[in-house]
Parts: sequence; C-alpha cells; structure tokens
Amino acid sequence: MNVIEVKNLHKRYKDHVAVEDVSFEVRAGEIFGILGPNGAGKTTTVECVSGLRVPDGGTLRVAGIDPVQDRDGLRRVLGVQLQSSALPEKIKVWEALDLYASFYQDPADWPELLERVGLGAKRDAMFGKLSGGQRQRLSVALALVGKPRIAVLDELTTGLDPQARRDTWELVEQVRDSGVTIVLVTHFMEEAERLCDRIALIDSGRVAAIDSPAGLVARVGGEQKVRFRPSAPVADSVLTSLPEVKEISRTGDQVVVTGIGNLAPAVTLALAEQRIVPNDLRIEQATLDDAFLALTGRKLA
Ligand SMILES: Nc1ncnc2c1ncn2[C@@H]1O[C@H](COP(=O)(O)OP(=O)(O)OP(=O)(O)O)[C@@H](O)[C@H]1O
Repeated sequence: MNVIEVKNLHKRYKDHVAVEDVSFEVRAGEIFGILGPNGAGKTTTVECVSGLRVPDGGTLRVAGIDPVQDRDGLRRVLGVQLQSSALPEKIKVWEALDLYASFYQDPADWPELLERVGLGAKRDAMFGKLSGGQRQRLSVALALVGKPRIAVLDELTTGLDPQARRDTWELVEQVRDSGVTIVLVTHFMEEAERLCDRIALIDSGRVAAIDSPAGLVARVGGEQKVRFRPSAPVADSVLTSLPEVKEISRTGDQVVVTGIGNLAPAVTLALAEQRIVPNDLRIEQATLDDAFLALTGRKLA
C-alpha cells in the first residue's frame, strides 16, 4: 500500500526551478530514501510533501490527504524533522517536548519517547548544551510526538561524528520497526545504502532512478571483485570453471577474482571443496556512487 504519492511535482523559487519533475511513491512501513547532491531539490520536495511549501505543479497525496488542502489532516499523519533545528538555545529538553505535545489532541507519552531516543538523562538539559547527536535525537523525538504514521527526516546525520551517526541510524531503524514509514533525505551514499529499502536518486530536480540499493547498483553492471590470500596453492581452473567468474589475476600471494552474481559465496564454496581457506577475504562491489555516476554522469559527493 502506498502512503505517499508524488506525481510530476514542480516547484520554482521566482525564476529558479528547484524541482523540475519529480514522481515517486512511498510504501507503508518502508524507509524510503531521497538521495542526491547538494541543491538537487531534495529538501524542496519533502517540504512540499510536508505541506510547508505549495507546489507550482503536480499532485501530492499523503495517506490520501492533499497537503495543500488539508494541513490539519496532514499534521495528524505526518511528522517532520527539519534540516536546521529552530529551537531556542535555552529551552530545556522536557519543555520542548511538552510544548510540541501541546500541539496535538492525542500526543505520544513524551517521557517514554525521551527514553526511546536515549535522552532520558538529558530531560532537564538546555537545548544549547546538547551535542550534535543529542540535538538530532531530540529532533527525531519532536517529529514523533504527534504519533505520526509517517516521519520525514531531512539530513539527519549531517555534521555528526561517525559514532553518533551510527547511533542515529539505529534509532531510525527502531522507529521504522515501531511501524512508522520513513522518508529519509540524505546526500550520504553510505547512509542510504545502510538504511533504505528503496531510494529515489534525484539530480537537478528530476528523478534519475528509483530502486532498492542493490537494484540500483545492479543497474551499473554489478561487477564485483573478491580478493584473498589462499591458505594453499589454488589452480585457476578451480575458479574459472564457476559461471560467476569472469577473470582471475594474481598480485604476490593475493588472488583477485572478478565476476558477477553471487560471486563471493561461489568462490568460497569452491575453495572449501579444495580445503583451501581464503585468508584476508575482501569483497569489492560497485556502490551507489557508481550507480549515480552511471545514471547522471555526475558524482554524488
Ligand atoms: N527558499 C529558497 N529560495 C530560493 N532558492 C532556493 C530556496 N530554497 C532552495 N533554493 C534553491 O533550490 C535548489 C534546490 O534546493 P534544495 O534545498 O531543495 O536542494 P537539496 O537537494 O535539498 O540540497 P541541500 O542538500 O543542499 O539542502 C537549490 O538550487 C537551492 O539553492
């Protein structure tokens, strides 16, 4: 079932076209990624979906609601985490949640929500004293306080250190597991690859492709490399006989196998049959960056 339908969305700022023509559908229960370089039109797209901007063309439906016509209805089903947090430095964590909860008739139990996002101990801390990761956790809690069916998260991990980023990813997965459909805007390939069920690649206000991360990568040929140091000499024929294998090369004591499909399992199984252990095994695959480059002629980063 689709919970969001965007058809031929078009949005201009004066004479600058931010979104040329964007269409996609988001299914209930998924993490749907909107991935693209800076200025591609991602934020403008989700701002239109969230009822924060009025489109110049196209149609939008969120749980059957038209965001332009029914903002109150939209607020009941959709929670938004905005790119830059607009909270005053001196507001306390609990005050922010209490304030946001007061906007809803039937809000979430916010002390419980605070625990869920791992901020229970920061209840009385001022917003200005929170770390970047804690601010983002609070912004997720604020997006969820209205018990939405859908949450829009925009550039959630920008500016976070690697540990805080991974912690935030776990939080996003927990939110999805609680039954909330998530639209995740990001320009981090790794984030989209790790979290998203499906991704819309956006470039210059248009959708370049929509697919699962693996599906997008497979579109660029899906060639992989498996590298290892065999525990005993291995004859090329052991591997060249596999349908997945295209080529074998050797550098020093390292074997590099290039191929397609389920290459790594096929290679390790063939080696196991010879009682050979592939030490220092590494698998290199095409990335979403490669897919983006192949589809648009441009690099993501
Ligand atoms: N309020 C605005 N007024 C005028 N131009 C804008 C406005 N907001 C965005 N733009 C322009 O519209 C284009 C798309 O911006 P948008 O923020 O939607 O892209 P984005 O993909 O989210 O990029 P970023 O990750 O940098 O936010 C950009 O060229 C941007 O400069």
